[in-house]
Amino acid sequence: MISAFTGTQIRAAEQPLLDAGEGAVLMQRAAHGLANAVVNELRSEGRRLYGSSVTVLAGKGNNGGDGLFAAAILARRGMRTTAVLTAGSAHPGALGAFGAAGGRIHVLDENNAEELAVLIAGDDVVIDAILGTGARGGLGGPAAELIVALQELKPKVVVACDVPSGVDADTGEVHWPVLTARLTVAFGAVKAGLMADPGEGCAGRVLPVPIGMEDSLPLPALRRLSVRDVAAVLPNPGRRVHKYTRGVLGIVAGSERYTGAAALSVEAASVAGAGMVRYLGPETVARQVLERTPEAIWEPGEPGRVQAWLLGPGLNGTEQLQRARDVLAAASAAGQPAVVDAGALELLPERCPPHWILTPHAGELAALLGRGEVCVTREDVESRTLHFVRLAAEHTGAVVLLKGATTLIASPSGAVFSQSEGCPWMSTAGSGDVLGGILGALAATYAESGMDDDGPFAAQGIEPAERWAAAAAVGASIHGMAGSAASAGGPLTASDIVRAVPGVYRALMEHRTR
Ligand SMILES: NC(=O)C1=CN([C@@H]2O[C@H](COP(=O)(O)OP(=O)(O)OC[C@H]3O[C@@H](n4cnc5c(N)ncnc54)[C@H](O)[C@@H]3O)[C@@H](O)[C@H]2O)[C@H](O)CC1
Ligand SMILES: [K+]
Repeated sequence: MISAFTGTQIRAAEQPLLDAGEGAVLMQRAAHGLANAVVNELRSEGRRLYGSSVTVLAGKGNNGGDGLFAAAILARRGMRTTAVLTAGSAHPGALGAFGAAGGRIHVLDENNAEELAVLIAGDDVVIDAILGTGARGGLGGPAAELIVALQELKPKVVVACDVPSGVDADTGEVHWPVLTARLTVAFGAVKAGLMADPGEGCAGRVLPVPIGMEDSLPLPALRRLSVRDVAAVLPNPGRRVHKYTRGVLGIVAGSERYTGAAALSVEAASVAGAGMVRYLGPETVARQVLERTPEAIWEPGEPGRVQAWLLGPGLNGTEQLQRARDVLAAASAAGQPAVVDAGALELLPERCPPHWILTPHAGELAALLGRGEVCVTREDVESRTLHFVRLAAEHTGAVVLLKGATTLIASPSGAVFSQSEGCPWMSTAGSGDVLGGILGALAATYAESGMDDDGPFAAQGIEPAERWAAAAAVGASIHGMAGSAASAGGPLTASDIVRAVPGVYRALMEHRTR
């Protein structure tokens, strides 16, 4: 599990060490971690250190200090080093060390941003050490001009010091312009803003470097399940199970207009481990569903017993909407888990049970919040994903899974998970229906066995109030892995994602026996 903390939490954890006069030691550890990361980045490209060039963009605070000390280390190891001081002044000790190591210094001013950008862009590495956790807002003036010009010139390798300057370490909000990094070296721990969009999109790979305050960190603001975690909690049928104890999922999806959504979600649920899938919908749709998944059962009337529900993909027309309404009321009364997507999001009661999983995209999340009279647009949600997903979980009382390049899952208890296994090719029609199917299958399986104190989530130390959010994170992770496997770098259809799901399960099961 990767734990991420807000910049504020990390600064608080550092404070006792700073009070004890350990600040300089922490900075040296940070600088060595950053310098080593630059060396490894160059070596991974088969580059020699000696004679390679690096420029550090250094702000006036400790972030700039880390960058300058790191550049001094690199200069002593034979790199050609330049520093651009973006705020006129810089951390005195670090600037002294950098000068003593033979680095060249330029001071950014009103007139030289473009000229400096051209000078720097050809370097082998650019270190962005302008703003760290002490930032308020983003870059302005000549520093912003420099970044805009540099971004256009596409520098070879950008390494961000702690956070890309302009990314809010607490929230992942981005104050443009930001220099997109290939690698972010995060001191002490990963910052929450590096695991939430749009911040994650600017950070590249994130490498945490311990600097000695890690034992003082509080509960994380955000967690990401690793492959190992997902493998450990994956449902694994024992010898004595049968289809009913494996978990039966009821699906209300599709309509005359959107038959594909029903077909995809039923098939995805079937291959993602549900013991049985019962489909509720019009006969014409059911025919197509069964053609694709003959294992599913069509329920024209009162459905047989189910353990969980998936409602919403492709829902349209009064008949299907009424069915979904009835099922939601019955699920609520029976205490059954439900995955609620797309068209069914509009049918939700004001407060939902904590084991319902809502799966909006940014536009649907904005609409959901609008019902609680929080007036926001899709763009607002996209620019503050962590904030709004938390707010939606708080307002609805349900687990809220916000779809995106990074999927955020907020529990009404306050816990947040972030998964990012997917790839951009997955933003294709039907991809969300497949996610719904996978989540539904997991909900049915975990409803039967999985949430108890002797279940797999408890064994991973996941608290009872966070387990349904963790289950949704498992689904997001499997969906992302299946999509990335199906894509292999190229385009794909939602059906390809479905076909890749069993392979992902097999690989995870293998992981478990290792
Ligand atoms: N605390 C430590 O000893 C350690 C910190 N580490 C690194 O330090 C930064 C945090 O450093 P801090 O000096 O608190 O803040 P910043 O370097 O982020 O710089 C803020 C600096 O710039 C000014 N400022 C704030 N916002 C803006 C803005 N939008 N535009 C221009 N200038 C701005 C502000 O007034 C400050 O003077 C942390 O990220 C680590 O990199 C190490 O980890 C070692 C231990
Ligand atoms: K930075």
